[in-house]
Amino acid sequence: MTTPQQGPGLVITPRGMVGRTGRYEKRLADLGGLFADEAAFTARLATEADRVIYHVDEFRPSTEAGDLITGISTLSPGRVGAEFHMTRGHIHAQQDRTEIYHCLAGHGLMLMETLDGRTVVTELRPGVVAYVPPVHIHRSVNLGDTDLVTLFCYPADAGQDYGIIARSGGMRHRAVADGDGWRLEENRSYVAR
Ligand SMILES: O=P(O)(O)OC[C@H]1O[C@H](O)[C@H](O)[C@@H](O)[C@@H]1O
Ligand SMILES: [Fe+2]
Repeated sequence: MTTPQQGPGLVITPRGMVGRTGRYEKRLADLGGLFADEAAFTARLATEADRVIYHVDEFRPSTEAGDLITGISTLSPGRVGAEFHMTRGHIHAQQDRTEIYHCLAGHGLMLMETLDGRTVVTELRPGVVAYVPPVHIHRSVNLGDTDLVTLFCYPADAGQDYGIIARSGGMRHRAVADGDGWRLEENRSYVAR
C-alpha cells in the first residue's frame, strides 16, 4: 500500500493568496504608451514611477495542457488624465484558450475585444463572474476608488500575447471618467487589424 501524499492547497482571500508559486508586479513606469494622455502620464511618473499599479499572485502547477493556473489580480484605483487604471491586456498566445474572472472586491470592467474590433464588456462587482471566450483580447479596468480584486483561472498552456494590442495602437475603446461615472470612448490611435 502506498502512503497517501498531501497535495498542494491554496488559501484565497480578498487580501491575498497563501500557497502561491509566483507573483508579479507592474509599476507605473512599466505602463508607458498605455494611456492616451501622455502629458498626464509623464507628470505622474515624476513622483510615482515606482508605484505598483497592479500585481498578480498565482498558483501555476505547470505550463502543461490540462493544468490550470489560478491567481488573484489586484489593480489599484486611480487615473491617468481621464482614463482609469488598467492592466496591459493581452490575448492568449493559444488564442482559443478561455479564462474566468470572479470579482472579489471593488468595481471595474473586464474589457474584451474580438479580432475584428467588436468590444464586449462585463462590469465587475463583488460576486460577478466574467467569462473571457475563445479569441478575445482582454484587460481589467478599475472604475472605483478601492482595489479591484479578481480571482482568475485559465489553462496553463494558454500563454500571453501582448503584441496584438501594441500593433493596433491599443484596444478599440478606452474607459474614461464621465462626471462621477464612466463611459467608453473610441481610442483615436486604434488601427483596425
Ligand atoms: O498580463 P497583463 O495584461 O499584464 O495582466 C495581468 C494578469 O492578468 C490576469 O489576471 C491574467 O490571468 C494573468 O495571467 C495576467 O498576466
Ligand atoms: Fe488572460
